[in-house]
Amino acid sequence: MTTTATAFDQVSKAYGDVRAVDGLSLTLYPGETVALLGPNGAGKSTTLDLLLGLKQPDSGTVRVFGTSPREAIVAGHVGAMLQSGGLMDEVTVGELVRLACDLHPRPYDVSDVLSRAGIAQIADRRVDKLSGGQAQRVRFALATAGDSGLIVLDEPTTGMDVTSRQAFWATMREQADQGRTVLFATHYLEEADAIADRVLVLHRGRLLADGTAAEIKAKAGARRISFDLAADGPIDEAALRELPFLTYLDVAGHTVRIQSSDADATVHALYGLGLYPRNLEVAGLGLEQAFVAITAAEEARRS
Ligand SMILES: Nc1ncnc2c1ncn2[C@@H]1O[C@H](COP(=O)(O)OP(=O)(O)OP(=O)(O)O)[C@@H](O)[C@H]1O
Repeated sequence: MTTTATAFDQVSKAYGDVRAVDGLSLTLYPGETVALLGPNGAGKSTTLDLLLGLKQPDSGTVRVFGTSPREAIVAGHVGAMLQSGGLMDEVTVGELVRLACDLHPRPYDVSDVLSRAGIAQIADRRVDKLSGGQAQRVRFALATAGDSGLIVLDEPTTGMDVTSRQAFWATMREQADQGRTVLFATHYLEEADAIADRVLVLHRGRLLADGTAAEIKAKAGARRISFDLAADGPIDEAALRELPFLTYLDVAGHTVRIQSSDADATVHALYGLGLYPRNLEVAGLGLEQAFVAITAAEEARRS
């Protein structure tokens, strides 16, 4: 019995000149909830396609529970929800979910799958008559039709309303608590922050960061500083811009927002300017700002 859900070893995949995945090595373990982040074109979908055996690597190997992706899928070890996955047209939601259960080696009960995905009430509706969010829930049902050790989700909550999202993530959390690995690509960084216990940042096919959301935020290094200045006239932005370690400045009325790579030194210098900041707050970056800082730094390094 392998203790590895997925292992990428030096995997590369190019489309012509574009290196969509570039020497990626990565191991995922049972019970992890893993968010895959990256700007547009970073290689997220290609990574998931390689993991699902929908694309073959140019070099390197991908293993899923110790076997090839295809073998793992045939054995029912992988449930997947893809962005592009078209749904069969002339069937009802219930028929489609029943088919997915019939095809799975270790299926769940059809009515359980329908109710867990919140689509029991629309089981008789034709699949081509669904709203975007309903279709997304049907894809979710298909990905969880049976007992699979790895669940792969590409932008799963796109089009879902807030309630559906919350229900969706509660179900995914249950799956991970039962020892399954949940890997999801997303552009919603607040979801990654709230849900994932491991965050991967992909950039031009390479892994830029791999850790907990807290570790990724710490890696970005910067801090947010905000304060108010009681000034009679306009605030001297030029003087603020000279503060040491400043990476971002925004002045709105008498409120100043700064990002700094050394908050202590920046605040010290602020007092040195003879300014008296009020309501001073220093906080870490959110995951979204950390993500932007990390990917921007990499772009700058490469140019
Ligand atoms: N079939 C293809 N033919 C040519 N180039 C492709 C193909 N599929 C992807 N690419 C390119 O490979 C790179 C990675 O694409 P991929 O779809 O994996 O990124 P992504 O991170 O999922 O992007 P997004 O967030 O926009 O969905 C991009 O530059 C893309 O244009």
